[in-house]
Amino acid sequence: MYILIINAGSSSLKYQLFNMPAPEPLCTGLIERIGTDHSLIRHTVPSRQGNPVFEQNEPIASHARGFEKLVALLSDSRFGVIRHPDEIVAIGHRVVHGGEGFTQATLITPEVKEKIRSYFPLAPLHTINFTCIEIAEMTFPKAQQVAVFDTAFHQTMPEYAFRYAIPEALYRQEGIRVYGFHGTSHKYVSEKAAAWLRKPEAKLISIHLGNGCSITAIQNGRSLDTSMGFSPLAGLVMGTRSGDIDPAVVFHLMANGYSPDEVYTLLNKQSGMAGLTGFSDMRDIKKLRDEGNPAAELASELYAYRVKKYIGAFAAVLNGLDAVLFTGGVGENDSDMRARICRNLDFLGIHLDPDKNKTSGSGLREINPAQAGVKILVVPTNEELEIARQSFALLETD
Ligand SMILES: Nc1ncnc2c1ncn2[C@@H]1O[C@H](COP(=O)(O)OP(=O)(O)O)[C@@H](O)[C@H]1O
Ligand SMILES: CC(=O)OP(=O)(O)O
Ligand SMILES: [Mg+2]
Repeated sequence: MYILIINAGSSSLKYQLFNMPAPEPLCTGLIERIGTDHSLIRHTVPSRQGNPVFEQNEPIASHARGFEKLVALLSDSRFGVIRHPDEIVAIGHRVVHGGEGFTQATLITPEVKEKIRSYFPLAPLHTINFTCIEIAEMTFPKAQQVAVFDTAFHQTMPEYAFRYAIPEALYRQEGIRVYGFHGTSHKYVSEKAAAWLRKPEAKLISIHLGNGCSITAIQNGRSLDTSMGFSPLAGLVMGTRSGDIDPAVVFHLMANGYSPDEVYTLLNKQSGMAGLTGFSDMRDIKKLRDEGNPAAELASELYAYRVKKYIGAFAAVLNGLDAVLFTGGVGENDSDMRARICRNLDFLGIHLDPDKNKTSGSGLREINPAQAGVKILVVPTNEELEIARQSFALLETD
């Protein structure tokens, strides 16, 4: 069964085509830095001899333009893997917000779309998922569409972790609570890690550092707490988002002339690493800090310090720790950032092996000294494969 997976992040569009249940993709693609003048498309065909790669730098203004590119590549004479869009039986979409309404992969109907739309105000950088669903409906009219939600994995959190200390009516009537995000990624990497450790009940801290960043405490395969909250704005410092901030800052800014929209844009799009350094992409910031730029150095310390505080908090939540997992573009690739985060955490049993940390690799790898009590694992995430598995399971039982 050909299933195309669309994973639209805030600044990227990732896709993979699977012939399920085979886990190896027929083709994979990444369009990154969307909305900038130096977007990059990379499309690979691992299923074909020679593993052909199409790579191009060109400005791609929007996710919609990116989608057109990927559709053309899927049936391209050199890099394509299908002859006609109708060969694709289903499209699995990453949908960032599923509220309390969605705890499982769900077949997309007009009612489901309406419900997804009602969550727009909660995850505004990610309304892009909905746009991708609508484009896919037009491009692949015969295919079934499935939504897999970032929030679903976190629906196991205990109420004392997901509620805020505000009047109960705001939870009951307005749905104001912690939802948590990146659940598909946290689920995928924590299952990989538990299998690696041969310990299904493992106590894990999963750290997803991409453009958006979040950290999750997991025990027995269940999310116990996570750093993102009501929206993907809370918690860690991110590419353009502030993460945790005293809400009084919002009132102060509004008392000084900012409109709600302006505060919203400030905290979601102009803050985080972008606010501190002028750059949201960690590769740019890494270059600056290697050149000794003080703003990039401070921002990197602030970023690592925030992660470290959550590691301490979640070690307490778990009352123990088997492994810390690094994933996402930064977590998988930035050894310097991993070292900053793990520095001076030895009282928790967290020791990094500097040589192993610097070695790059493509699969799961251990970067702690051999006898360490707590494993430190780099676990490449594969949200697309997780979405494909959940979509396939849903369609099989349908
Ligand atoms: N080799 C690398 N070194 C440091 N950071 C990297 C590297 N490769 C990717 N990144 C960073 O990863 C982030 C993107 O992560 P990703 O998980 O792909 O994001 P998202 O899915 O949220 O769009 C960017 O900040 C990018 O700079
Ligand atoms: C929820 C979220 O922040 O997603 P991303 O990291 O893909 O932007
Ligand atoms: Mg992502």
